[in-house]
Amino acid sequence: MSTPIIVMGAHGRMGATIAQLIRNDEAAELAAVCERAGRGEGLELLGCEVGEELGAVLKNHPGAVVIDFTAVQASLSNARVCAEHGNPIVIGTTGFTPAELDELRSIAEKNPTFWAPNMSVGVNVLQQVLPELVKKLGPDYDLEMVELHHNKKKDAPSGTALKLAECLAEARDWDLQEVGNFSREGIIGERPKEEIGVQTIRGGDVVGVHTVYFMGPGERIEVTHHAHSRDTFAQGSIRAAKWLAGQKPGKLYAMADVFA
Ligand SMILES: NC(=O)C1=CN([C@@H]2O[C@H](COP(=O)(O)OP(=O)(O)OC[C@H]3O[C@@H](n4cnc5c(N)ncnc54)[C@H](O)[C@@H]3O)[C@@H](O)[C@H]2O)C=CC1
Ligand SMILES: O=C(O)C1=N[C@H](C(=O)O)C[C@H](O)C1
Repeated sequence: MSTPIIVMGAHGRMGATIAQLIRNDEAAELAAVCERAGRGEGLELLGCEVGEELGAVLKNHPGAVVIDFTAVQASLSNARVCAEHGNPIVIGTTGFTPAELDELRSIAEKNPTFWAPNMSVGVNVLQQVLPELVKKLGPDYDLEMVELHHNKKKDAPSGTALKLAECLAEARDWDLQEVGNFSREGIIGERPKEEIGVQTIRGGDVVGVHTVYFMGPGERIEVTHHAHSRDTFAQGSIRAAKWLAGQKPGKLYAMADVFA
């Protein structure tokens, strides 16, 4: 059984990668791609429908799963359109505010909707094991993070860093919105115990590196995830799309649901 998939942002770094991997996947079909007006050049070579307006494309592909790695407002709009048409949607876009994520959760009650800020196996396993490390090391270990990405990334900190920092905070029964420190400058005083620092580095063509530091008395532990290729994210999104095709609405699904 082949899953028909529509890829949004097919000229983008992620959209182009996902479209190519679908074309080489016997269990998936590239039904259509969408891009903004003026960015469709060459997409006809993919051998599928090429559109600009998602609603018009969905009329031709009932039941197809949409994969969207675009931009915050585009993804929110595309999630609403998919809900109108009953097409499941897998969203990888990052940079949503808490209120915008709440809107996605509301849409997910009516239409199969999936969101993950990082679709690699490694990062999603880290989300499950980091809390155990936090608890075993105990409160004397300060928690910090650094993330590195390419110089074309538009949001900061990364969605992955925020998600991993949330895992750390929850393991300490903290609220990241209260303890997160995303920028340090000037005479900042001594570091509070109840703090998680998240620092951002941008440059070159780094696909994605996330390091968590557990900084204790006389020692530290560093846990780093290196993404070598966007294929790792793209394969995760296609796996999620195949899984989502058989799901009913009810919650904003995540990679943990796919791996369960
Ligand atoms: N969840 C994950 O595993 C990953 C998430 N991302 C996130 O995915 C997003 C995109 O990343 P990149 O591909 O590097 O960005 P990009 O800028 O290369 O690609 C985005 C594409 O979306 C298109 N687009 C924007 N609005 C659109 C609309 N309304 N309709 C159709 N197409 C539209 C743009 O024209 C562009 O081609 C970012 O938020 C990034 O953080 C990136 C890699 C992995
Ligand atoms: O923009 C990117 O490239 C990436 N963005 C995601 C994020 O914001 O965490 C995932 C990955 O790190 C690559």
